[in-house]
Amino acid sequence: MPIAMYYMTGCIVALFLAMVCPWWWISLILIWVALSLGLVAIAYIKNNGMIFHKRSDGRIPWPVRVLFWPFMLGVYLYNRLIRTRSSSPTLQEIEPGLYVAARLTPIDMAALREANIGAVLDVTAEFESLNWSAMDEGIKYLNVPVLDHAYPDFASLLQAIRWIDSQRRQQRRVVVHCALGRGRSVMVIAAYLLARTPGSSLDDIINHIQSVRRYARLNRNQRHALEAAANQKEFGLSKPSAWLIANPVSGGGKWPQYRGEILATLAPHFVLTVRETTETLSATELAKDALNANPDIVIAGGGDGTVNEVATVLVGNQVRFGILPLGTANALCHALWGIRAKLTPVSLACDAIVRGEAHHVDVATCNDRIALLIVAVGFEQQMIEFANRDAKNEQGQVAYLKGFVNAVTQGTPLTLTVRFDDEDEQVLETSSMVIANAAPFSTVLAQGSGAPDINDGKLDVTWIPTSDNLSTHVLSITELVLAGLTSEKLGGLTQHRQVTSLTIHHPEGLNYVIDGELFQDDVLQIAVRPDALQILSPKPEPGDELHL
Ligand SMILES: Nc1ncnc2c1ncn2[C@@H]1O[C@H](COP(=O)(O)OP(=O)(O)OP(=O)(O)O)[C@@H](O)[C@H]1O
Repeated sequence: MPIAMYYMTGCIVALFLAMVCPWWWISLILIWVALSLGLVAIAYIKNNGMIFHKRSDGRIPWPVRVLFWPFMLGVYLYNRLIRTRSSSPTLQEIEPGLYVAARLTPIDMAALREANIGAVLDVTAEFESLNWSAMDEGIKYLNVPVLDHAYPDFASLLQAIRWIDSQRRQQRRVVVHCALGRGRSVMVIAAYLLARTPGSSLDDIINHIQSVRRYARLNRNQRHALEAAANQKEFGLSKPSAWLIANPVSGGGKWPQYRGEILATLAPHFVLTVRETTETLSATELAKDALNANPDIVIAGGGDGTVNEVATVLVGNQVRFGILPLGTANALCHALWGIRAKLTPVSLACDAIVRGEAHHVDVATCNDRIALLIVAVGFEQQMIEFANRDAKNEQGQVAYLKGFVNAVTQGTPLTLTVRFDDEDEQVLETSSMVIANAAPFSTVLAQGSGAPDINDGKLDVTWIPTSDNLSTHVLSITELVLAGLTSEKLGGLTQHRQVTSLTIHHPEGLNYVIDGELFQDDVLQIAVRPDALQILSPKPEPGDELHL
């Protein structure tokens, strides 16, 4: 109210001077000043920052600028004066990735670039913002208009802190600025920190902000408004949204078994949408629905087949991908997280999802499909054909083992026409060829040069030349087992190449497998897509690099 009174007093004085002034044109200017100050006084009485009609791009329409020019000139000069006297830098980091700043001008661009700022929250009502959308800096912008020395209403405050939170969750560095970076911006940052750590003390938060920015302080109204907001039931940051797509038959029914534990762990951290696949509703269809809902995270719960179906939709999108290994073998998690993924798969996966830290990984494409792990013909395909759903339900991982023995003893050799990268075509006689983007130690047939690296931008091709002699095949497999253990090739019975693409052709068509699912085609065109997927990873631990 005192501020409204100052402006109203200014308005009345200007009006009085206009009346007594002998020169009509000076009287006209004084009436303009009076009108401008009078309207600002009313805006302060109503605590209405919308008076300047600042648009979503931070611009103020020119008729409004003309009407309020006397007021705006005043605040501009005041702002310049204080800033030339002040020793505070424009931009200061309150905590990693969160900055407070005074009004931003083109001179500040270098500092913003150096700090790698990705989002600007402008809480001024009276200043035009830099035109971020026209600047091609990729900076996200939000204006929550608040009058100087005033405070945002509850809804605007929630909007501001939730916007900061969503920008931070998207790994953007955020700057919150007002005119001098002392009051309004400090209030919004304090509200954000308070909401992020419920139960924390406002005094501690303000002290912390002041330890970075000496002149930061809330006036009495701002403090009361913040305390009142913090006491409201709805005050808080919105939880990130997550879609969980679960396959109820994977791993012989692990989802029904673990559902309670998983939901109890994830529900406090996410707004969860849970969908289950059916015989006719695939994980791919559900992942498309998920993507339309624009969630922060999409989680696949199932075996490698389910994980692959969901990943197919997410590849190339910015959404982060969580994996709950609820299948029979769970080879991808084994490859990514090592032996830990075998010991405590569900709790490890939940930990990774709650942590929210994602790493980019390569994927392979095979014709129009995605492979996270392998594309394979020969032994691996024959093994998967043997280990069908019934066998896996009955015997678990033993079904794969039996299938493997079956393939090695009874498998039919293949004559393949293969082109590695841009080389000439060659004909290869082989009993097994595996093209691996990633594969754990247990995927023995992919270990031509040790475990393939999911981040190297390469595909590892391992093949076993045909032999009539079973013992030669057994020795070849032993060679691969040893290579998987030592990352060194110890014999010359198997072949290995690293490529970025290859084409495989078979005149009668090929039965092949992608990540544990069977397919058939005449030609396979396989290539690597580096860094195409963001997978949530658990906290690294010593020994992870062994990947056993
Ligand atoms: N509700 C369902 N009923 C029957 N089959 C389903 C259902 N939902 C998905 N499927 C099928 O499940 C297969 C994928 O299973 P997934 O690979 O996830 O589990 P798994 O085979 O037990 O595990 P792993 O690949 O680790 O051995 C797909 O072929 C898919 O069509």
